[in-house]
Amino acid sequence: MTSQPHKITVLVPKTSDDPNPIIHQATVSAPTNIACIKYWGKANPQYNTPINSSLSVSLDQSDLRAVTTASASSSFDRDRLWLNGSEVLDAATSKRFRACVDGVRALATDKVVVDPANGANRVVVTKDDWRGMHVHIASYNTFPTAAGLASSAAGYAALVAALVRLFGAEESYPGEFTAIARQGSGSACRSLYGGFVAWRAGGAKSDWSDSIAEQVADELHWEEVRAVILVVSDAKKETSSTDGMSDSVATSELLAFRAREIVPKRMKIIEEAIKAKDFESFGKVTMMDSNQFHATCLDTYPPIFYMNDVSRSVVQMIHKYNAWAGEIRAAYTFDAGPNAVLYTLDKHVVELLALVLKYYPALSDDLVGDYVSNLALAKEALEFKLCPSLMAAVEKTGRVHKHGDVKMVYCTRGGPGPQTLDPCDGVFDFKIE
Ligand SMILES: Nc1ncnc2c1ncn2[C@@H]1O[C@H](COP(=O)(O)OP(=O)(O)OP(=O)(O)O)[C@@H](O)[C@H]1O
Ligand SMILES: C[C@@](O)(CCOP(=O)(O)OP(=O)(O)O)CC(=O)O
Repeated sequence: MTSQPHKITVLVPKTSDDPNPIIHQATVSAPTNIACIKYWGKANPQYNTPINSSLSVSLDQSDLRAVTTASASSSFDRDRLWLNGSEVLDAATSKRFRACVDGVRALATDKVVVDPANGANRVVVTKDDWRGMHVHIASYNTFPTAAGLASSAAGYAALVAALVRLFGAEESYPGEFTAIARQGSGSACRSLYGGFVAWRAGGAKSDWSDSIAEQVADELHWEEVRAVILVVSDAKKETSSTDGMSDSVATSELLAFRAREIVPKRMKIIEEAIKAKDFESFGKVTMMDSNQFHATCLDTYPPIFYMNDVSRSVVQMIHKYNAWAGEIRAAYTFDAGPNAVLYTLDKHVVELLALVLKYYPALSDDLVGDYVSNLALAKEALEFKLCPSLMAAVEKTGRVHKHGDVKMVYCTRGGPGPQTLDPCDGVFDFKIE
């Protein structure tokens, strides 16, 4: 993880009071997560809490990650944020950014270093000193931002995790950091852990401190699970999740019914499926919940359309595939956009990718390396002989071998939560002058 495509150069002024300003820094990466049971609808927009619990898989960070450096210094004159190389000018006053910075800083501890002269511990910054410092934050995503690939989840999780490292913050109750991250973006609370993560809706406590994420199983528990992501569009979506869910809460009676009656049952089913490594049950409830989330979007007035014709053709293909196999081998899910995430098991991933490359091919087989994130797997898939009866079933839906509907394919898997990176992976290049 050494490439820094968005290195930010910042000039820090020397003053007569402070000729050698000290800049404290921490850099982390954080994963995206893709929900199997969807969060859609806020119970309390002020605290950014949900009307129902949700559950997701945190994805491996090799391809998809947010990398964030958080820095603090008494020589900074204001809080600043850079995203993907450009400064976000009004960021420091945004409610989401402030909730994360102020929330983590309130949990800061003293920074202690070992004095090389005598080996004794020395406090270099007291927890109160941190309050007098401004922060500079720089972050970039290794995948399209705001395109329905959970960039806000990875981004705010990386922000909170970097601030936790910077300030040496400590939780006063388990899950407190996730309660802070959810105020950045709801789904971000789930990216603070690896593997399978539930966000418990909470609401029994008046300050919503029980609306936190919790790891259901780590990334090693069910290592066989794979995620194949079909990027149908990497354009910024028309209706943001925040606006979309606000309209849904205001107008969809189906959404209220779903949150009250359906999701609690589905949370139980999926948690049991994960514990028992039961893909049949995991896959079915994942597909049904994606369908119901998009049904609530259609039930919103005016309706919201996130899936498109390509998304729907993927749904049909997956149902034909599972029917042909006589079992659930792949499960689709769609967030607030047309991109498909297909969960499967390692024993079926080549077959599934072969199916994807047959009906959503690269421009040419020679260019498959630019099209699929895992070249070795793509080559295996190109060699794989699909069963004629499976192809006949898919083609009955009207699907043909057609390039262009999918822009790129990520082949990935579950992975760990935020990782602390080496200082040389930092996103800043500070020049003191
Ligand atoms: N690395 C990051 N650091 C800080 N903030 C980020 C980062 N990446 C994205 N964001 C914030 O998240 C916003 C995008 O969130 P949005 O919910 O619109 O898209 P998304 O998360 O990609 O899609 P979805 O939530 O539907 O999967 C950006 O405009 C920015 O404010
Ligand atoms: C469809 C979803 O991806 C919605 C994600 O919504 P956000 O977490 O982006 O919303 P805000 O809390 O308003 O920032 C489903 C999910 O991830 O559970």
